[in-house]
Amino acid sequence: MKQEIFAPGLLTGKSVLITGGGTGIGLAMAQLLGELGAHVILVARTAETLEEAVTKLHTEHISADCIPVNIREEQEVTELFDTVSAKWGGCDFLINNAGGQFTAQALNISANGFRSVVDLNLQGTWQMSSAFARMLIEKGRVGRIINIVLCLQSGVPGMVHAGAARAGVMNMTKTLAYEWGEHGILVNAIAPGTIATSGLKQYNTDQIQKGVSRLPVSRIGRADEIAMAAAYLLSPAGSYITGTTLEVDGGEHLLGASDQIKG
Ligand SMILES: CCCCC/C=C/C(=O)SCCNC(=O)CCNC(=O)[C@H](O)C(C)(C)COP(=O)(O)OP(=O)(O)OC[C@H]1O[C@@H](n2cnc3c(N)ncnc32)[C@H](O)[C@@H]1OP(=O)(O)O
Ligand SMILES: NC(=O)C1=CN([C@@H]2O[C@H](COP(=O)(O)OP(=O)(O)OC[C@H]3O[C@@H](n4cnc5c(N)ncnc54)[C@H](OP(=O)(O)O)[C@@H]3O)[C@@H](O)[C@H]2O)C=CC1
Repeated sequence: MKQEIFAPGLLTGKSVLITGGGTGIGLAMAQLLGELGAHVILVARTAETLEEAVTKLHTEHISADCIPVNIREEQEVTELFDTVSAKWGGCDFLINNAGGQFTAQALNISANGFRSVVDLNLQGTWQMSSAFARMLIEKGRVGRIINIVLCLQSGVPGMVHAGAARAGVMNMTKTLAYEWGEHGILVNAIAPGTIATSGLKQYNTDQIQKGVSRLPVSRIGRADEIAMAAAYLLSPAGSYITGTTLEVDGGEHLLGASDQIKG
């Protein structure tokens, strides 16, 4: 995508670490923020996918690097920020985008199944945020965090684990915004609706189409529409915004739980 909304060079001199940055929404954010001049550091588990993404970004003259990390592993997260500090002297922004779930009725989810989704979406986001903030504070730097969550509406049938985990992240967003404001760290979230990425492969296409046909903006969303929201929050225009969740969902948050996927 060639961006035409934001001023060229808007993020020159900034660096942004994006989890899940090698695919889908994460890669779209890397493309736009990189196009605006930021150095992007992509993080995910699969080294090959990350390397392909970096190669693609380089062909678009974007400054990009990658580090394979499982955000569920505390030691890997600690080592990630040691590397970021040693190699680049830190970074300005963190986007906690890595996440996901399987769909299942609540009664079919085991304790371990529930735990695995909470571990990825809530604990992983916490570990990344905590390590990022400690790095900034140690260096006397300011920064911003964006947490990518999920459109929660009144409940998320078929995704009780993900709904609970993301609600946790949304509340954590507020608390961290409050506690870390004095350190110059802004913390916000973006709640995407249904966005066309390869991540949707595991969902039933008919159910997706039925769901989006009910939206006030009755179409599936694009990854670059999430990227533009992130660019806004990370730009100087976002300097007085903290503790919020921005819904980028075609109005999905206005619908009720009964309109949702059932698992
Ligand atoms: C209308 C559509 C709206 C969609 C909106 C949202 C879209 C997106 O989020 S797009 C993102 C796409 N990516 C993903 O969702 C990621 C896919 N999921 C995963 O990566 C994994 O499932 C995981 C990270 C959530 C869990 O991984 P892992 O810890 O490796 O899991 P295990 O295979 O070891 O299983 C742990 C535990 O969970 C049980 N389990 C797994 N799948 C199911 C299932 N389909 N139903 C019920 N239970 C399941 C599994 O059996 C294990 O439990 P125990 O057997 O008790 O040990
Ligand atoms: N597409 C949609 O409609 C919606 C998506 N979202 C959320 O947006 C985010 C991006 O989703 P999307 O781009 O669509 O889907 P993707 O499946 O492309 O993105 C998920 C990314 O997370 C990475 N990831 C998963 N687990 C870990 C882990 N333990 N450590 C590090 N990285 C991990 C994956 O890479 P790897 O497997 O290599 O680790 C992958 O790059 C997710 O959090 C998703 O839940 C929210 C609402 C709607």
